[in-house]
Amino acid sequence: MAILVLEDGRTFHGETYGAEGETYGEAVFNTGMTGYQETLTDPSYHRQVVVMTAPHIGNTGVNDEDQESRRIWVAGYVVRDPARRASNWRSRRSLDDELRAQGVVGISGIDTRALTRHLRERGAMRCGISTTETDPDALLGRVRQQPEMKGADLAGEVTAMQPYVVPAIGEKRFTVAAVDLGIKGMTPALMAQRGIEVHVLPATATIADIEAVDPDGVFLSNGPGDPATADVTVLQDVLERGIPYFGICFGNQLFGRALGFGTYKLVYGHRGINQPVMDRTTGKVEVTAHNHGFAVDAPLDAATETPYGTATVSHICLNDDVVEGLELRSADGTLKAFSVQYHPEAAAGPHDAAYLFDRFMDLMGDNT
Ligand SMILES: NC(=O)CC[C@H](N)C(=O)O
Repeated sequence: MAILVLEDGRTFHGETYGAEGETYGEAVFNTGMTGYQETLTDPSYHRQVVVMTAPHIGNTGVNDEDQESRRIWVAGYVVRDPARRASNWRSRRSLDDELRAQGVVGISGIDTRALTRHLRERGAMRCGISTTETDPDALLGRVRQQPEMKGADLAGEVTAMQPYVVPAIGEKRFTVAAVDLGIKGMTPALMAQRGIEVHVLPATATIADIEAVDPDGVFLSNGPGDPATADVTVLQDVLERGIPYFGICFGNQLFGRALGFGTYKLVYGHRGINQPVMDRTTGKVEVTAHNHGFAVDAPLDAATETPYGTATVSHICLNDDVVEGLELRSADGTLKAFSVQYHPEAAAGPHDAAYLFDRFMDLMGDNT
């Protein structure tokens, strides 16, 4: 037996799934039909309780290849109908066992459609899951004492403490300093495939740490928490020096803030693997993977002059016109820096946006 209580008091009764105990986090929903292992191990989900809208979860078990980081980060996991047995040639253990082994409290057997509709209407909100508490009011009291996602500074809790290098595959073309704010493993992997030697640096990296690797480009990763809490002076130093810059998700929000834009919290966010985005620089529409609860507040149809160049919104989400990408050009129109709010590393997700890694190569001076 387990209960899930939302901060507005709505309560769901279900079964224990994963570890026993009690957990709290921001309740958010993910609409991906596949890729639960990548979702669970995405550090951007730190402090979030993830509700899967796909009703049947765990079918392919857990393998040793698809994790995006060293552990599961979600604070809690909500599914409707867990697979009774895992079946896949790569599967090593069941998802239930993996959640239990990593101490992740979950709940199954609840109406995830009703829960998702509630979150769509009322917005992402704090929640608690408990396998030990039987009184929803008592749990509700504790839920309301938890910190909100707005104002949460979390990158320091997920970043690598020590720098490390992901070597280029084949001939080395470029060196990139990648600041780990909660980086997913597929990002350096896709860079390495293109001949980039990736120096992954802790979130606390200074401009001196970045310059010490003599990078051809700088990258800021995805990551958990409210972008309004992060310090953007290091990124502003990067832009001032004219070092080519590429950012993903949190790295897009920080790029926005470095350029002088604000960020705000979306009502329920974008989390899934089939979100339509238009690249306004080419007019092409791509189907993309998302995981963001905040967004950049920038004018959609006007260029903005910044101390570093002219900034424009390069990508928008076709569902709701949310800013999905930014670019910075010099007075002669040359691209200097860019970022996207979504996930070209596509783990999980479609590969439509992989061209952005090639765009980064071009930005660093690739002429092939
Ligand atoms: N995946 C991410 O980088 C998420 C960025 C930020 N934490 C948000 O929720 O919007």
